[in-house]
Order: sequence, then structure tokens, then C-alpha cells
Amino acid sequence: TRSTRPQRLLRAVQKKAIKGDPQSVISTIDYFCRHSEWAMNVGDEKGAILDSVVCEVSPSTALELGTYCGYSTVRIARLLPPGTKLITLEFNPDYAAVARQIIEYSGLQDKICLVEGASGDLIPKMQELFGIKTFDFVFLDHWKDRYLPDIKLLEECQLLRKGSILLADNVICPGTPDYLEYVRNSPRYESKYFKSHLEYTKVEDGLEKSVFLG
Ligand SMILES: Cc1cc(-c2n[nH]c(CCNC(=O)c3cc(-c4ccc(F)cc4)cc(O)c3O)n2)ccn1
Ligand SMILES: [Mg+2]
Repeated sequence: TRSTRPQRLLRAVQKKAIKGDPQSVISTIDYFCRHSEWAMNVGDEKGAILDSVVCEVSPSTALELGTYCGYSTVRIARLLPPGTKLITLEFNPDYAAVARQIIEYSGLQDKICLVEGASGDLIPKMQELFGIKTFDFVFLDHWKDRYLPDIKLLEECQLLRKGSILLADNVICPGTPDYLEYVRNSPRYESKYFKSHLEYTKVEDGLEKSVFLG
């Protein structure tokens, strides 16, 4: 049967990128998605904003919701200080299988723990599975209708601490209106919008950065 888009993206990485070089994996994916086939990676423009927030936070514990092919996973992990772990959750086993291979190709597998399952089921298990007390940084890039329930779950499970940073992709396109309304109006968050574009297009999109105030 015909290959899937993630499989074609993986093939491009295996063909064009330098093994063990995260930047070449990132550049290969961006080139493929701009010139061959669009895919829902955070992309180079929003990726640069993601990089600057990760560098600013320099997290000891980080969580990514929505791995997809592992593009943002590699972007984040390449900037993490030694000894820190990025936990990334992926629901779709086919996406997860491709992401594991892209992460391995980049050479960053020791900094990354990819867990398959739904965010709503896995978040309450973070303490028991990983001994995580709180997350310094959370990147939300999964189902857009799960952003709000999942940060409420993070709050309930006491996985956020005063100063935890949440960065959410796609708050304009596809859009997460209920999440935006919540973080922009809740006294427990200080929020800021970074205007950008939907990956590889001219369509408006952006990232919302929210600090949990405790
Ligand atoms: C643990 C867990 C994980 C998941 C999960 N894992 N992987 C995903 C993918 C989610 N991402 C998107 O749907 C998405 C869509 C667009 C888009 C599409 C089509 C358009 F026309 C315009 C924009 C753009 C993006 O940047 C996106 O990120 N969900 C789900 C549940 N639980
Ligand atoms: Mg996204």
C-alpha cells in the first residue's frame, strides 16, 4: 500500500540528513515540508520562537504533548542541558514509530522519553512513571480540544509550580479558543502571544506563552 506522509518524511531524513546531527535533521524536514509535502511540524518560523523560550527557561524537566514525527522533540532536546529529560506523549502509534526513528537518527534518544498513549490517561501517571514532581516547561502541540482539559489536569495533579512555562502551538490555526480564553483571563496565569504563521505557509498562527503563577 502507499506510504504515509510521516514515512515519506522519515525517508527524506534517512536519505538527506547527517546521522547524529540534529540541526541537519531539522533543516531536512523543513526543506521537505516546504518543497515536497506540507506536514504539521511546528516549522522553522515558530520553531525559532520555541528555541528562544526553551533557551530562556533552560528546563530541568520538560513535557511535550503531541510528538507527531519528532521535529519539535528534536528542536527542544538539542537545547536541553545535559542530564535533563524531555518526556513526549504521542497518541498515534504510526506517528510514534516514525518519531522514534527520527529521534534516533538525530542522536538525541538519551535525552528523550517517548510514551505512547492519550495525554488524559498519561498525565496523572507522570509521578509514578518518571518520578517527576513538577514540569518547568510544557509544549502543547496535540489535539487542539485537549489543550484546556490537559492544563487543568496538570494543575490538579500538581505538576505545575510557580513559574512553570506553558508554550502552546496553533492557538490561531487550527485554533484553541477555549484554552486562550482561559489562560488570558485566569488570575493563575500571565500570558503573552507570539504572532507568527502556520508552518510553511502565509496563514496567521502563533504561540501563546503562559507562566503559571501558583
Ligand atoms: C498524547 C496525545 C497526543 C495527541 C497528538 N499527537 N499528535 C497530534 C497532532 C496534533 N497536531 C495537529 O493536529 C496540528 C494540525 C495542524 C493543521 C492541520 C491542518 C490544517 F489545515 C492546518 C493546521 C497544524 C499543527 O501545527 C498541528 O499541531 N496529536 C493527541 C492526543 N493525545
Ligand atoms: Mg502544531
